[in-house]
Amino acid sequence: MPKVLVSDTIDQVGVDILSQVAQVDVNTGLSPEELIAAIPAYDALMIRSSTKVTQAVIEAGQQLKIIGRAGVGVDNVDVAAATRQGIIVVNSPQGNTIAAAEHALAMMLSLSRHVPAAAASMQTGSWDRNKYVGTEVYKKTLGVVGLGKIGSHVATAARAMGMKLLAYDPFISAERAEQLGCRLVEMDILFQEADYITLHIPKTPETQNLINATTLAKMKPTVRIINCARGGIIDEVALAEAIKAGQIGGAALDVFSSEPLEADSPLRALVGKGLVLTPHLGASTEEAQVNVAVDVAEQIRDVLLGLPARSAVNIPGLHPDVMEQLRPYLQLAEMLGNLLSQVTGGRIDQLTVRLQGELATRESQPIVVAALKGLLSQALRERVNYVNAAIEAKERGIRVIETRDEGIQDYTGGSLHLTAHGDHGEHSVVGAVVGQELRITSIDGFPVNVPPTHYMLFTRHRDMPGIIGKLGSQLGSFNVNIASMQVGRRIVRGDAVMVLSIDDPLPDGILSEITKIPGIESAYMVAL
Ligand SMILES: NC(=O)C1=CN([C@@H]2O[C@H](COP(=O)(O)OP(=O)(O)OC[C@H]3O[C@@H](n4cnc5c(N)ncnc54)[C@H](O)[C@@H]3O)[C@@H](O)[C@H]2O)C=CC1
Ligand SMILES: O=C(O)CCC(=O)C(=O)O
Repeated sequence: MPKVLVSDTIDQVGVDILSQVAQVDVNTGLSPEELIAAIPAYDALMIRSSTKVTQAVIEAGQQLKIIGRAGVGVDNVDVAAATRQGIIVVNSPQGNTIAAAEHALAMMLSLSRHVPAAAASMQTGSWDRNKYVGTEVYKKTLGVVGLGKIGSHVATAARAMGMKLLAYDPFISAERAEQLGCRLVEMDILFQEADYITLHIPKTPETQNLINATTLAKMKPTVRIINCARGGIIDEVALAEAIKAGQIGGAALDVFSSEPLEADSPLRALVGKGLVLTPHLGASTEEAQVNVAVDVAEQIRDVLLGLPARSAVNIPGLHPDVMEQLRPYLQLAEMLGNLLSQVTGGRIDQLTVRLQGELATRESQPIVVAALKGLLSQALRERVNYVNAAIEAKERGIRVIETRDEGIQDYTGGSLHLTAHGDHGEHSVVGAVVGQELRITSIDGFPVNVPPTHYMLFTRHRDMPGIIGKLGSQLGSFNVNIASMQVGRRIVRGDAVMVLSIDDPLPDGILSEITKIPGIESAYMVAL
């Protein structure tokens, strides 16, 4: 019988489901060393947010087939290490949506009516009705940062309370925002105009310290900020300073840069003085805990029985035979989708997927889904998977058009053409599988033939003498090593593209220097 380790507290219903097919050991509060020592005996691991599934844990788990996260965020799992080791990581993308949204609303109302401080004062025997006069949320402006599942529910409820809604989400269409009664605005406008700001975004390199001393300075002096998303999106030191200085009205935090929050954290001293804190309770409702436990335990059970998982964050949930045949094309589609989102930049409202040659005879739906997964991966990171990519795209107002042309035989196996239409016009990328290798064969209509690499630099320029040398020198002066370089042009001395594979990410400031080179119109880095 397979063995499952449950290392965080989950609802008993999850344990019962797992027990149908496995020996289940519930062992919470293990130290990292204890977990590494225990994990080799297990086929599956089920966790919430406390257990940190590091590379060391994964490498020790030589029998592990699946890691189940009873919740949304898999930032406590080294998904890349699990993927490398062929371990499926599953989550519950929606099981705690309502719980987290309701907690954010509870935090907003707690702030506006001083509920925690007033309740604590009652315990001390006081009866202070003047000190705790609050403000109404009715007719106030709520700025929702991140209009995904939780942000949308918060917006719907806040609208029903008579609030005016602003939203910032670079990956959502204005139509979707409008359906939710939100005015989609740039982030600075939201910061300047909102009376309340609520964060519902993943923690990514782009969102880390999004709320910092500079952005706080743009906000109203009465603004109240709610973070029930992830610690680290707010610079806690800057926030504490702003509250102490009376620069903002207050904040309510459920999540922290380091959890559990240190007992001597300076944030604790501000509780009751403009700050409301809860110990990561967003998902802690009876209903949500049942939802996520059932959702994830069922997936672990299914995978242990040899069936596909419905919400895998790192592998497609397809039949194994179809998977095997399509694997290189799924990788191609995902890579091209990711590339296209970075080439296009900003909001996309239409994706055209064109299968050409032999590829046009294959099952297209998984390829379209893979392209969408890649397209959305910049916005949603590990939250987008093969199961939810189409729904996520629809919710973001992205129209998908699929076309086929069996007649054109450009590459053995065929080629895949993706075209996106969005805020910054229309852009396209084309690729093929050559042997077993992925190739990018065209960008915005310019023919190239490059294998994708982790970091790539793209330029649009005039095809003219000296430009390649100048770019090479510029990169050299910033100590950037070029692994390979290719120019694509349609006519001699006309418009052209340059594609460079580089060993490391570009240092700050270099792109603006590159665009100062005469003849180079634009330059951007892509990370695949
Ligand atoms: N406190 C708690 O216990 C819980 C916290 N969470 C957290 O809540 C957050 C939101 O979760 P969901 O709504 O389920 O995710 P979601 O994936 O449905 O929505 C996230 C939204 O953020 C947007 N986004 C991504 N990068 C952005 C950026 N740089 N600026 C603005 N918007 C950006 C995406 O387009 C997407 O619409 C996640 O961080 C999740 O981990 C989720 C459940 C419980
Ligand atoms: O398991 C929990 O309570 C944390 C939930 C959470 O943060 C998430 O699902 O992303």
